[in-house]
Amino acid sequence: MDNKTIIVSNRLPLQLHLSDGQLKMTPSVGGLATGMESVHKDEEGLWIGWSGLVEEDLDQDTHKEIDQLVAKENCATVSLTQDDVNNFYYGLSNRTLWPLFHYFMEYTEFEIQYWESYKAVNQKFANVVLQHIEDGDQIWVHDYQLLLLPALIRQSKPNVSIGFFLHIPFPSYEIFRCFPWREELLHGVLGADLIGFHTYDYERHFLSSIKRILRLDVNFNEIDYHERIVKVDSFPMGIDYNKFHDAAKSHRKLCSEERSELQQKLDEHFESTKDTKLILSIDRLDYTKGIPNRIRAFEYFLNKYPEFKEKVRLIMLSVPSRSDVPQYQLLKKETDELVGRINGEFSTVNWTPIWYFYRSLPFDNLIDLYSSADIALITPIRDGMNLVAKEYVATRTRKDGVLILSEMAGASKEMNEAILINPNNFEQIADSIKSAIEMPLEQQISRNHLLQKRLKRYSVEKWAQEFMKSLNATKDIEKVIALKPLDEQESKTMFEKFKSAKRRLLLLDYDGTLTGFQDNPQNAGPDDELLTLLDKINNQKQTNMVIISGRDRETLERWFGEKDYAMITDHGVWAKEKNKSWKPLERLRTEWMENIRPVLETFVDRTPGTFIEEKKYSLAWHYRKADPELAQVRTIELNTVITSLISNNELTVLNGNKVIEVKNSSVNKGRAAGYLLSRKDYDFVLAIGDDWTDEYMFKEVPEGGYSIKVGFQKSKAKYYVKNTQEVRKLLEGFANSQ
Ligand SMILES: O=P(O)(O)OC[C@H]1O[C@H](O[C@H]2O[C@H](CO)[C@@H](O)[C@H](O)[C@H]2O)[C@H](O)[C@@H](O)[C@@H]1O
Ligand SMILES: O=c1ccn([C@@H]2O[C@H](COP(=O)(O)OP(=O)(O)O)[C@@H](O)[C@H]2O)c(=O)[nH]1
Ligand SMILES: [Mg+2]
Repeated sequence: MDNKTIIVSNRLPLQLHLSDGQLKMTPSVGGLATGMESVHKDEEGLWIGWSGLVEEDLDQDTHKEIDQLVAKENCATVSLTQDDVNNFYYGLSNRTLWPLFHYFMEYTEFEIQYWESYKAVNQKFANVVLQHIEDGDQIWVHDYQLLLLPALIRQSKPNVSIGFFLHIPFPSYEIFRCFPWREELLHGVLGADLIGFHTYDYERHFLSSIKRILRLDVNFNEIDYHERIVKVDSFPMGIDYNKFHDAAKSHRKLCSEERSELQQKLDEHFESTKDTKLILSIDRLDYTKGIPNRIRAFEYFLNKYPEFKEKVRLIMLSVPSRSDVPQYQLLKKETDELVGRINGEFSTVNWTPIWYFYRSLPFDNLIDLYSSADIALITPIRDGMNLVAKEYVATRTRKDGVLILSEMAGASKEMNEAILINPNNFEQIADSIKSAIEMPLEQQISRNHLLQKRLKRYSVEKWAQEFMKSLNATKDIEKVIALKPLDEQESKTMFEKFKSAKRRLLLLDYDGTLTGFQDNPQNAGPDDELLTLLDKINNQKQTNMVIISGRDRETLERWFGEKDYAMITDHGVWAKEKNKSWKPLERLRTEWMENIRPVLETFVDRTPGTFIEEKKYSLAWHYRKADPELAQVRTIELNTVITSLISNNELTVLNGNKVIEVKNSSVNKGRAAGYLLSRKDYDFVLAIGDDWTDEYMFKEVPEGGYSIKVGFQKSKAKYYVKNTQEVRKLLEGFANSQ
């Protein structure tokens, strides 16, 4: 069977209601559902989500009926209880994540029972998804209600492609870090192969949290995560342009009897007050949408430019949303009062300044409104994208009309030709309304021409295609890296070869390979389990086990002094064979250190969290604990400074794992490995390491030998293992193969 694509979101594109025991189906409101619906239509695949009903209200028969109804629309439901809806939907989703991600800290509630429910409901979604997928399928998970879902799917089905798209802003690190369970949330979403955002700003905030909270390595827009690479990118969501444009075209052709009741009312308005301009706003009644601001700014405009009284009218369509959340109830009250007060204050016999509708309207009525409005006034305080702005422009078939749009909406990034405003600046909004009313028609046309061209080209279909194309491309990353996993089969063969070999050489890097990293490198000494394994291997007559490290001789002597291990330290300066004493492999000068140390010290002073490690033959500047972005800037600076200073010396700069090391250029692990290989004719060679500096040694491994990278990154090695735990398993294998 062909691979399928499955869409998962909290809300299905259709909502079910029970009225007098009868099931009713209506389309969902909100950008995610309206936008994705046109993508789903052309797809063979399945859409999984919540029906809008709760289990307590359903008996077995209704359950069945629902399943049949939604199956006809290629949908499947996740069943939620009233408790789930209270704690997961109204709780963590809409009283925690929604306000937090929209920078409304004062509305954000951190409640443990919300979080527990969020985890449980994400698991419920995972259970339904898992019933429907097979290896090779693509799953596209949507939005902040399901941030844990990618990892939950990946756990049980590692061989599927998972994309995740966030429809709301991702806040800056300073806001996101306040979330009590921030690590779990990030690990959840990192279960995906591709993570998409509407704008580059959201993407960069996300990466900043990944770097600062999880301390993962990020290369441009790729995150090294366990054995995978997770790609992050921005995909600004579009609309079904033709649907809106064509509907508006047909709408214009309707004769007066064919027109809707609403349109007839609008026509009357135009008839009775001929030179009155119509300003339109449409949004869910949500505090992020800046509704009170908009009304107050409109009032400010009427006071500042009284000549426009009776010449302009604001039509506001506010769609009921999340009305169980107290903040939404308060907003409803505030909006009602504001509209009442302003209408009371300004209305005349012929004129009411604000027409306010609190309901949702069918598509045809939306087209009536969009087509009739001279100006769209869209003023969110924060908004992931805002599709209404795009829909308004798409319906302007004559290219007239002016869009006034908040720069806090994701859509503003692509809609430069609109009049962009700061929703908190009433002066600017008032002046923009005046400019919009007075804008010459040619200017309206030239602005809308450009806007429409872009909306038509980057439609919602194109957006979905681009996302899926990018998701498919992530499957190739493994090929680009070209490393093979050292899986069970490969390790079995390797252990057999090891067993039958007579002269074995094992080159073992220390940090990041035999042990994990510590904030202070001096705390990374060997544990008892490691020592027991190394002892066992070292006791094998046929095996030459060499710890080959960038560490200084003193440290390794302290840790392994009592053992008779072979060791190479300082990247190859000192060597000690089994049961023999230390001897230098290279004769080195150290006078250069006096000049380089003060330079490194100035970097320590300017980069909190960094420090210098002094080795006998090298100087290392460690930045593991520093702010990752500052450290990145400093590493570039330091590389430039040091490279210019050392041009006449035989020195080189090594960029290791969160460390920059200055050392003699004649020394590296490759030369040391080459020296060992030249001393004996080995019939089994293995080199294992995690770092950039280990690449030199991988290059020396002869054909038929094993070079193994710890971690999933570009490398010269032939194989990779995921982490230090897997290295331990290999060591066990060698220890037990006599
Ligand atoms: O499902 P609800 O709680 O009733 O809310 C409706 C939807 O609102 C949000 O929409 C967002 O998606 C739009 C399209 O990407 C975007 O233009 C807008 O800025 C967002 O606010 C929410 O993200 C959805 O999950 C909700 O279903
Ligand atoms: O009565 C209405 C009013 C609006 N919408 C649609 O709801 C979506 C709102 O999306 P937007 O991105 O502007 O905001 P969101 O509600 O997703 O935050 C748009 O596609 C509108 O056409 C609707 O279906 N019925
Ligand atoms: Mg290492």
